[in-house]
Amino acid sequence: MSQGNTFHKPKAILDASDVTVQFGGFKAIDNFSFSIERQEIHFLIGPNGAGKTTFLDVVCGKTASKTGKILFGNEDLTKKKEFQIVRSGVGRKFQAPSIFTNLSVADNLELAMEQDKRLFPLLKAKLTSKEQSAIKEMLELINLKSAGEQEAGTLSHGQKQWLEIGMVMIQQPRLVLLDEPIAGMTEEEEEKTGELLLKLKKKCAILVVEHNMDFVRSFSEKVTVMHQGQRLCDGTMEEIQENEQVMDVYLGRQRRETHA
Ligand SMILES: Nc1ncnc2c1ncn2[C@@H]1O[C@H](COP(=O)(O)OP(=O)(O)OP(=O)(O)O)[C@@H](O)[C@H]1O
Repeated sequence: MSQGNTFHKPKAILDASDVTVQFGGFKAIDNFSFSIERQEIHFLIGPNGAGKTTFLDVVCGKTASKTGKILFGNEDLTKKKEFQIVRSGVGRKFQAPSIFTNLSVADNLELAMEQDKRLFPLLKAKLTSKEQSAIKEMLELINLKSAGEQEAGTLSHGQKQWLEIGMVMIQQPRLVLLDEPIAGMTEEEEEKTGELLLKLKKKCAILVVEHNMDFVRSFSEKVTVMHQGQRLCDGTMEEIQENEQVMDVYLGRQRRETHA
């Protein structure tokens, strides 16, 4: 299906073109173009230092780009500040934990729902029934239905990651950025996370930076390979693992024999 460089551009929810990010004299991202559609899971893979996390940073406004545009609907995200980008509908789950370990799982979701976190203690008793059912639905979505009242600090590593995803999702983003979502998880948690991503896909677009190729392969979703800040190629995992350059810079030649 893929001809290599564009995926149904007309329906793209995010369309980044010619993005360059420079740190001193070093180009971490070099004229990179990328697009993602609504209700699509799109994996961004590539060797260490390829620029994947930097690209997520530039989409969410954490890092400034030197050139290029990142269109999200009609808005150019390169012109916006981090909080404006969140308000526009881009959610990001960082690798570093951001949950409040001494609060319950449900309270963490509630806190994430509030725009102004300083008001949390005042608002706590005043949840509308709509808000209450949003929290209930989210607990169910992230496999934590029976853990709502549990202290978040007592959750397993995988459950904490799902809670973090829930905290991003409860803000109803149109695009979610995930950096290595299954890092440190057990096999069972990995599998459940895969199922969770497929459920999230019905609600928004998901851009996932991932190193675990077996996990990426378990989806039949689009993959973009980055190398030295540039796009090397894109396609399905089946397609890109046959690409000579991808084998050379990332997957290695063994892959072809193992998965042919
Ligand atoms: N703030 C910074 N200042 C200087 N160089 C940086 C900065 N952030 C990233 N880099 C460099 O930019 C390059 C791209 O880094 P990035 O973290 O985006 O790569 P990555 O593809 O996410 O790698 P990994 O898979 O190892 O996480 C690397 O060479 C990195 O050292």
